[in-house]
Amino acid sequence: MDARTSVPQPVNEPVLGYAPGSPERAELEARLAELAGDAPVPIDAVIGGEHRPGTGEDTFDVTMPSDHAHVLGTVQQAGGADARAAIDAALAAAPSWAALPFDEKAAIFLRAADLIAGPYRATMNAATMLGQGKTVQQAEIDSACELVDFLRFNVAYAQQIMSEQPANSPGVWNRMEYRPLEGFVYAITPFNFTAIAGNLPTSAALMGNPVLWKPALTQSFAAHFFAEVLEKAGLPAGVINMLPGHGKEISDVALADPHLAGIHFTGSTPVFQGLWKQVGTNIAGYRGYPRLVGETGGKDFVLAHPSADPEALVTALVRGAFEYSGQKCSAASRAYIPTSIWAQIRDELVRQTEALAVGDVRDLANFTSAVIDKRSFDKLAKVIDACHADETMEVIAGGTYDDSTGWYVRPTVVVGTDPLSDIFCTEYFGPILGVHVYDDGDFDDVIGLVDTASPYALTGSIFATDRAVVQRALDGLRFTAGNFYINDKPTGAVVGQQPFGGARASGTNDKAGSMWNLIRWASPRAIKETLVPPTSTGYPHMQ
Ligand SMILES: NC(=O)c1ccc[n+]([C@@H]2O[C@H](COP(=O)([O-])OP(=O)(O)OC[C@H]3O[C@@H](n4cnc5c(N)ncnc54)[C@H](O)[C@@H]3O)[C@@H](O)[C@H]2O)c1
Ligand SMILES: N[C@@H](CCC=O)C(=O)O
Repeated sequence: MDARTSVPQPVNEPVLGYAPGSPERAELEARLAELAGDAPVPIDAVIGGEHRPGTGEDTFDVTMPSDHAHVLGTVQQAGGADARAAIDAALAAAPSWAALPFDEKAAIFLRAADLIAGPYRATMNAATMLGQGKTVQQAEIDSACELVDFLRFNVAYAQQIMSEQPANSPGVWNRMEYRPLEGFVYAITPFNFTAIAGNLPTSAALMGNPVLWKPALTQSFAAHFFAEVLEKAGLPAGVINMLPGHGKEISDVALADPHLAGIHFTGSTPVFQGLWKQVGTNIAGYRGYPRLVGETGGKDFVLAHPSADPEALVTALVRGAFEYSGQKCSAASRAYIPTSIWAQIRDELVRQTEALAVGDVRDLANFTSAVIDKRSFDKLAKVIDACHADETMEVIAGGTYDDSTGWYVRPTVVVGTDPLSDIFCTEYFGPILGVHVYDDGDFDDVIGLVDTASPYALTGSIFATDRAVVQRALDGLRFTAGNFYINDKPTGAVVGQQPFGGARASGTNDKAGSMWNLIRWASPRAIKETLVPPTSTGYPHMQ
């Protein structure tokens, strides 16, 4: 794969405001009404360019989280036989895709970006809002801007990788060829970000690999439209094969195949660990060593120091914990606040949390909406019940839930005296913020507590105006977060600005939307050419 011409220098896609009366709001509202009013769309698998229902036994209705009786689309799930057909299609497409010059591949993904930034923006946002329960602001930063940014920045990063070439010596020309991996990449994507669902298959494909893409069923409404965008952009048949379906059945076939060259995963820690184990068990059967890239769970913290700005802290806690109902891997779910600051912010945190408007995503005045599905709702309801029953905890805001029309869980703040209780260690993936109040003098001990309380290391924030304190937190929490924020909420990383990912139980930290991620999908070949080869075997010392 080579890149001889220059590619457009990317800039971040501007976030539109959707203020009342704006043209983008009118277009979005019209599309929301159409998509919600249409009969449920059949969400097919796409295998070798052919759209067809999966051959698995089960069907899955994609419903609106905020109105769970409302069916948006129906998936006839893909299963093992579809995975087999998709692998065959991917391997058949591999040689011509690898041979296509980089510029031609890049043009396809740049066109996809422009389609989403332009004519498909309202569709991608409306589908993400309705299917995944995002408000317009949360959809806009995800299914429009971040997805566009991934597509555009990755092209520039790929070219940067390819321009990375070794040194030469007199009479010798050295080259590095960035080949694709041998085989196919299996991309498995989560429900919560349409951008991640788009990035995982396309980043591997950009580097020349054919892909099996298994979106989360609950994200498959927006995934269906993204597949349409890829086709319109000119992606050849078989390069990305979409399999909405049963993860385990598809994995059992994909992970048993000798051509598995990599897994590009984002989702929960236990699922990634299960995939890693399965690959380990099958390791002798593969042609090479599959690359395993996984971005997984988090228990993301906000640590406040007595020198913190109280007003900024409250805003960061409310936005960081409750935007998209805490269903971001980066969401603030544990906060450590000194007594002096707690006295100043407690009532305001409660007031702002109780005032949050939670409801149907079609009402653009809402701050957040329902959680993704019944499974999540049931889990969160149990957690809230347990908090009410636990005498080490006090629920000071929210603490209620209601599934009569949608999977609604009120943003909830729980103060806990035991810093090692589950609320400070376990990822719940919902709108529940645990607060631990500590004595002002214990700040340095609390740094240690933040570091060790949970197995994750994804995102976290320090709030302090004392620079020496900021430095102590940077040092003491060096390995506690792959994305570290100073006086900001721990969510909302932007492609090209804060490359995203964490270590420990949070993943392999290959930084989505960066050249560090793309390099995992290349297998470099070093080529040495001697321009005038020697013709005698002797060396000077032999004379
Ligand atoms: N670190 C990050 O960048 C990041 C980003 C987004 C989400 N997440 C994490 O994702 C989780 C929430 O997303 P989710 O609920 O979709 O996660 P999940 O692990 O339940 O599902 C992720 C994907 O894996 C699939 N899956 C499940 N079992 C499988 C199997 N055996 N084989 C193949 N695929 C299988 C699912 O169908 C889905 O497509 C949270 O833990 C969150 O922290 C992390
Ligand atoms: N990159 C996103 C989180 C992705 C995980 O859900 C953020 O920074 O908020």
